[in-house]
Amino acid sequence: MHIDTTGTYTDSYQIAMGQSLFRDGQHRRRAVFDYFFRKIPFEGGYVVFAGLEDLIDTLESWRFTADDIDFLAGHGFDAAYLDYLRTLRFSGSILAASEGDVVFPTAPILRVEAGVVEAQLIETLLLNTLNFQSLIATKAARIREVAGDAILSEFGLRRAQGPAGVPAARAAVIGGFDSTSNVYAAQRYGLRAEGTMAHSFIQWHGDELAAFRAFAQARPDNTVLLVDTYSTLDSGVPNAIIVGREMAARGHRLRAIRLDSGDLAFFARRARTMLDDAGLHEVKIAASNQLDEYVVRSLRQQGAPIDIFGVGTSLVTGQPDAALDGVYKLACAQGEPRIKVSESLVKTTLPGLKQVHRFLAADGQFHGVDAVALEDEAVPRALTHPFEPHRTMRLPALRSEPLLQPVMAAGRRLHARRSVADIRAHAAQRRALLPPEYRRFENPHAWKVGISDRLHGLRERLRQARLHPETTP
Ligand SMILES: Nc1ncnc2c1ncn2[C@@H]1O[C@H](COP(=O)(O)OP(=O)(O)OP(=O)(O)O)[C@@H](O)[C@H]1O
Ligand SMILES: O=P(O)(O)OC[C@H]1O[C@H](OP(=O)(O)OP(=O)(O)O)[C@H](O)[C@@H]1O
Ligand SMILES: O=C(O)c1cccnc1
Repeated sequence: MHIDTTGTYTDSYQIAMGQSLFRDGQHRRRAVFDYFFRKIPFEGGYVVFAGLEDLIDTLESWRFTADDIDFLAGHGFDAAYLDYLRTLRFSGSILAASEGDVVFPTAPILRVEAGVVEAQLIETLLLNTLNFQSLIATKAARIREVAGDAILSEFGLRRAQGPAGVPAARAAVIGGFDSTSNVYAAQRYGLRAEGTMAHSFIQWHGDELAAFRAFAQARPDNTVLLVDTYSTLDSGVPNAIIVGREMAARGHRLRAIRLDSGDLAFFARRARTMLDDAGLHEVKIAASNQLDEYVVRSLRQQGAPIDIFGVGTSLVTGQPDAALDGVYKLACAQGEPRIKVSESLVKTTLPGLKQVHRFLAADGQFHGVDAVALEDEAVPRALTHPFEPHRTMRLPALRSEPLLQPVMAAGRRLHARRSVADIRAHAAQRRALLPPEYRRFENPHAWKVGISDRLHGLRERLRQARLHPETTP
């Protein structure tokens, strides 16, 4: 979600580090940070990158308000530093993968180049925005993957982790959902708001048929009747058929019925037959109730005639993975490559200014390899595994595209804001370039991310210098 008062939307340590850098006069020195993640959630084969446009919007208006400054003054920060923060704006550059693209562990998805204090202060909000939306867009894409051409509606706000239900709705649409029940998110992001009716409405009327009639009268253009309050097959569907026929006689059409309990395949089949027998072939069947990608897949495999799936909790909470583990790591200080060393190469960072090259197979599909190289080198053909340097690979002559493209310079966006609908379409196009082995749920093919020889050499030099400072020239 685009966040209004943004300076304090950070962790305290960022402000504390900023004060130290400011006192030492280093605050305007240039830093480069990379954003990347280490593990694909849901045991899946890809992540859908989401949240970028929200991040850019937030950074364009990022500032410390007078209230923020007053608040920080009460926490013992220096007056001179606070004066600096008062006028500080994000003035850096950002290169990023396109929002909606499929992305993979280890390779940088986004790079920030800015004064070190700015770059540091925005870390938390950047991670908060991108990690969450990418997690939910990925979950949504998995559901879209198995839903065929069924309509998918996001129903999760009531069970989301508080306000996270709002960006979750945006991310769900990027991942392939068609609409959301969340009116606020729809208004804010230009999404399609849609919904049906709740059990309480039928309980309120007591009489199910009377409830259906009242609802259809009030909303004849988009009537969806919930049929499981009393008995799906004995009263819900028969009453919906009565109302569907009455609507047809008035020149309207009952849009759908919604099943929300029991064996959804069984009820859908029986309801379809009953509706068809009544001549209501156009009336769709919606289903909800603790759906996720596995239940949707199973229902489709069972041939359940369900046209609309409403998915809430599992989608907006990213079940069963609560978070994407994206991180933001310093790659350069004043033009000098920097490294964070660790016992294991897995947690050793990739130093320097880098580009990511994605290879395309002859048929135009993705080849399944991203190469991380230094920005000033040619597209590499020889790659080394980022953590197991004895594993190397030579690529045939393939077309490639640079993933990181400029999206902000001097703190301003470089392109017109893309609508969520555009990002959704782009995301679908990019997923369509993924061969099926990367899209399956069970043991998907592992996309290969390799590093160039020069990058490997640079990391080794910096690593050895840190591990054995006494022996390294
Ligand atoms: N045909 C089906 N195949 C696979 N999963 C299904 C099928 N029908 C329903 N489910 C899923 O099974 C889970 C549990 O359904 P269950 O029937 O126990 O719930 P329920 O009907 O809500 O129960 P209750 O009647 O107590 O409210 C839900 O996640 C639901 O989406
Ligand atoms: O199971 P989810 O994937 O989270 O989907 C959303 C659920 O929320 C609603 O139930 P709820 O009992 O809250 O209200 P209702 O009376 O409108 O059904 C809806 O009927 C779904 O069952
Ligand atoms: O419109 C619906 O049917 C709906 C909306 C939110 C949650 N559950 C259902």
